[in-house]
Amino acid sequence: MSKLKKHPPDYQEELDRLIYTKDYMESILELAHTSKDQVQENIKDAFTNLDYLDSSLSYINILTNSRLLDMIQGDLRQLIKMKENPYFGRIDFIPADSAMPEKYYIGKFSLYRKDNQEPIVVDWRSPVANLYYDGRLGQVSYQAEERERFGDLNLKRQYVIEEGDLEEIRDIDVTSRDELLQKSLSEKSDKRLNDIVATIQEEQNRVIRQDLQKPMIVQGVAGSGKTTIALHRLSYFLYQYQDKLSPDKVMILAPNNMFIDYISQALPDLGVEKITQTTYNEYVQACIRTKINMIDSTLKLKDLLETTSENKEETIIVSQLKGSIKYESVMKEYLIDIIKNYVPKEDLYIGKFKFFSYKKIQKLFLKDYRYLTIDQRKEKINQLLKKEFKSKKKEIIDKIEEKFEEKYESILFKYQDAEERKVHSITLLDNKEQRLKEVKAETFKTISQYMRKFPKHSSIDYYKNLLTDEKLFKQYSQDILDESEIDLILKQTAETVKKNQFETEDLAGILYLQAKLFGIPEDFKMKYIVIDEGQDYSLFQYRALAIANQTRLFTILGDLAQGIHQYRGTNNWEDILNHLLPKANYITLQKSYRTTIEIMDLANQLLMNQANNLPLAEPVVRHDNKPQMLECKTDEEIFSRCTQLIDELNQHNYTSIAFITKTEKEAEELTHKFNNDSTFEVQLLQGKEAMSKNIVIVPAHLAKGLEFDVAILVNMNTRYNTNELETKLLYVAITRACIDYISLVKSRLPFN
Ligand SMILES: Nc1ncnc2c1ncn2[C@@H]1O[C@H](COP(=O)(O)OP(=O)(O)OP(=O)(O)O)[C@@H](O)[C@H]1O
Repeated sequence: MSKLKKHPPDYQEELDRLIYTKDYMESILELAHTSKDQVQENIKDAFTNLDYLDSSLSYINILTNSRLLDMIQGDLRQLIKMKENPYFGRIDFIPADSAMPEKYYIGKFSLYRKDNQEPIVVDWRSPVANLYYDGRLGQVSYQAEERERFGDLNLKRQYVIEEGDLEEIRDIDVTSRDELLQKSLSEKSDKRLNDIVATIQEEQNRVIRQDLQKPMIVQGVAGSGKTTIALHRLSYFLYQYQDKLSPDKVMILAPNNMFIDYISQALPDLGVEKITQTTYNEYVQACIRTKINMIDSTLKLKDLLETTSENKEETIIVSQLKGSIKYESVMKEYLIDIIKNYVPKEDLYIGKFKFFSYKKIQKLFLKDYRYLTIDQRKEKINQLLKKEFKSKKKEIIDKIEEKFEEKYESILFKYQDAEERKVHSITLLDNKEQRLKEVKAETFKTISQYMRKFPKHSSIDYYKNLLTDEKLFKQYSQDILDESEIDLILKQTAETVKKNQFETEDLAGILYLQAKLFGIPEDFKMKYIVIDEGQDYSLFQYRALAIANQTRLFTILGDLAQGIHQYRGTNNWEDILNHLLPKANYITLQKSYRTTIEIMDLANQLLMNQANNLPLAEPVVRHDNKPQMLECKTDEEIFSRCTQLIDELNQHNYTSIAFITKTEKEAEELTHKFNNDSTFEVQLLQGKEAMSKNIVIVPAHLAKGLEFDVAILVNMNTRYNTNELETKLLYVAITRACIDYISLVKSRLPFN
């Protein structure tokens, strides 16, 4: 890269361009403000003139103006965001079929001249902007409107514009190191997860723009930008499908609410609004429209980390089974029987007339309507019965008349005596009248009564029933699971489920039953789903999600090396590729952007100790302090080093410092100490709250996905063992640091 010092040849031209852009934006902003005032005025007028008797016109007026106001406000928000930094890059492209160079300034949002549609700034997500990220100088091409445009890229330029002033200009080519990236990485930011549109790297760009019609799995090392890429891909997706898909059909799943808060701060800047951001747990509850009493999902991890009980092995087996395709098969067998036994086993009579046989209704339910959920099948049958009843009513009456006619004739024939004949005839007539009255009076009540005999269980009821009824569970699982597996699942689940308590591992089964039996509400049916920390979800969780949403458009990002929830998650991507997304693009990211070479070298030692043979991370060249390992003798000494470190680090103006403990208990103890014995304000992170302080204390498993300028690992009464789970946990903890990593221990960590 050649940084153009102070006055590059076209410096004045660039300055003029910036002034022109800013002036134009200013004029558009003014216009937008005026239109906003005008539209607001229109709405006010419409409300004042609202005539309650004939209000349709006023309502239309209000509606139109409200939509206009929404649009103007959206434009205004974008313009305000752009004002300080209207663009960050430029490319000069000479199309092969013309000698006229096309100059494109690239920014976060596009800006067109209203009079002639000339692009002043093009959006980073537009097709031509791909050349900025992907194209090398020389011959290039890009895809626009189904057609490939060939040409020469003869300039790629970066700008640093701060508060509207042009600070730096750099021309780049592929061989040069990206200084803007270095600058952006070394900057301490109080806002984590910045948008990175100016410095997206080639491999990241490929993930962001990868075929949106296909699922994708990204395995990326810690700090490779997975979360950041997930958000940018969402932004790209919404831009590409802005006219075809509403953002509320797009969902991002994250591990907990603290993480959602963390990512949601970055979304508005990327133009991503109104998408669903939730956790798997909350999503399932929304789908079944019922609050589930969930057992804290971290308890199991805590158990695995803190206790030495022999049950560990069993706990892991049960969690893995519940996330497996075998468990789905058990649910499937169960489901087949639920559906088979759903229709009440009786014929439907209207009076004494057999209106519909069980067999006939069962056929409708199982065959004719099999493409519908059982709720929908039930409704269809209800409607059909009512319709049939209307048309059959006359037929039934005729039949009764006919029958009585026959009986009457036999009376005439049987009784010669006039008096006797009369008595019998009168009785018969009375009976007939009574019968007809009954039939006529028989309204839809009979059908309603019949419909009420269908079961009324919810998906939770069914799930609970299966796991608390030993005989039932065995019946459906005996050909799928081993006897010991069946016993283990029952042993570990029956008691809690009986008390209406469920674990994360149960959610896939509940969602599966809900989707297959009743379907999920339309508002929660997504078309496109992005899943971060994807290694934490089981195959069955993914499959249930796909069945419920009837989509395979998943973008899954994760890192198996950070799979601390591996007991209930995924430990290889092949399973998901083979059993759910065979057409998915599988991409690996090895470059790590978060942290320094010194810290990543340490983390790589832990990667080498892992069984999954993952390639080592390649840190983007950036040096800083060597990680420090400070051995202390007592808890008091550890605590006093903690406070000393804060004093020292504060002098470097670090914006975020995290004390990362191995367990929750230790995090609580440390917080207690800080609150009692120091004046520092610290925040204990527990997974639900937003991060609001610069100094946080967090157990390692909750720090996953987050990052801090400095990570200080504190081990007072704990140490990381060399087993798989704890190696992963330590890997997570170490890779949270952007700049400095310090470890305070009473005994050295295993790999030193
Ligand atoms: N191209 C880039 N330009 C600037 N910063 C980047 C770039 N790519 C990633 N980063 C920064 O690197 C850091 C790590 O990114 P991110 O948290 O998205 O990684 P991750 O793969 O999700 O990490 P982990 O799995 O460890 O949680 C973030 O601060 C992000 O802003």
